[in-house]
Amino acid sequence: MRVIQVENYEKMSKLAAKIISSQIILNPKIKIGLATGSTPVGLYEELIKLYKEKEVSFSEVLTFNLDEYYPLKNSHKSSYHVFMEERLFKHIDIKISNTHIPNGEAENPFEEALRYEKSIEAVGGIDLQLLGIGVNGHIGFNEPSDYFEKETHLVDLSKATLNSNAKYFDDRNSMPTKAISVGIGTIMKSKKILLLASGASKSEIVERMIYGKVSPKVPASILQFHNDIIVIVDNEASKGLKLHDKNA
Ligand SMILES: O=P(O)(O)OC[C@H]1O[C@](O)(CO)[C@@H](O)[C@@H]1O
Repeated sequence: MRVIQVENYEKMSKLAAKIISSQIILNPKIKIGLATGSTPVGLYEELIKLYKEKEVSFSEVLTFNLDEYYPLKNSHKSSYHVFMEERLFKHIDIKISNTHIPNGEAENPFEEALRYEKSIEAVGGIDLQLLGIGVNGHIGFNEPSDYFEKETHLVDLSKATLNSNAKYFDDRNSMPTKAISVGIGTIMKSKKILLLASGASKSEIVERMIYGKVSPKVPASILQFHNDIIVIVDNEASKGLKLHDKNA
């Protein structure tokens, strides 16, 4: 695991955009796993800038998002479909047919999870997986559990996640309590992983992810076993790591 510490959110976003765009330049048909939430917003803005400056083109890139709330209309303003369209896709030259997000309005979520998993398998898996991390250690929507879920599945969102993400919904009571998420096994099969963490609220979980015991109680801890992962943390999110260094 390579950990890069940068000063702030802006520097994290710029560095992540450089890494992703250089991977696209090396392999224009790259398959990228995308994340949502507040963490990658700045990165997507930087990628849009690089596209507008003609530094990178997304015309042949394939994307697979990690997750979507269930049940939720894809057109709902808090859906990850709308998030991706507004924050990235509509500003770049990606073909919408090359973008994939679990279908929050599928009739049968189990069939949808299977279909989504197969669509990732069909293209040979993910080359570069972008991740954020939840305050409870979730990656995608893989919540703390007694075991690691391998494939795309239906998740019961934890209280911690519902509390953190309630701000994205006008009415807490109408917020879905489930989601369809790519599994830990599928994430671990990605050839490269780039995880971003910013802000003081992430410092404790970042420390546990990097130095803690590998356990499904902290899903991100499994990333210690991935052989090609870069973690970019800003000063605030790396406070726990500094303490650890002093103790070492
Ligand atoms: O970036 P945030 O908003 O802190 O969310 C953390 C994680 O939780 C999710 O929103 C749930 O999948 C991820 O997309 C994100 O990486």
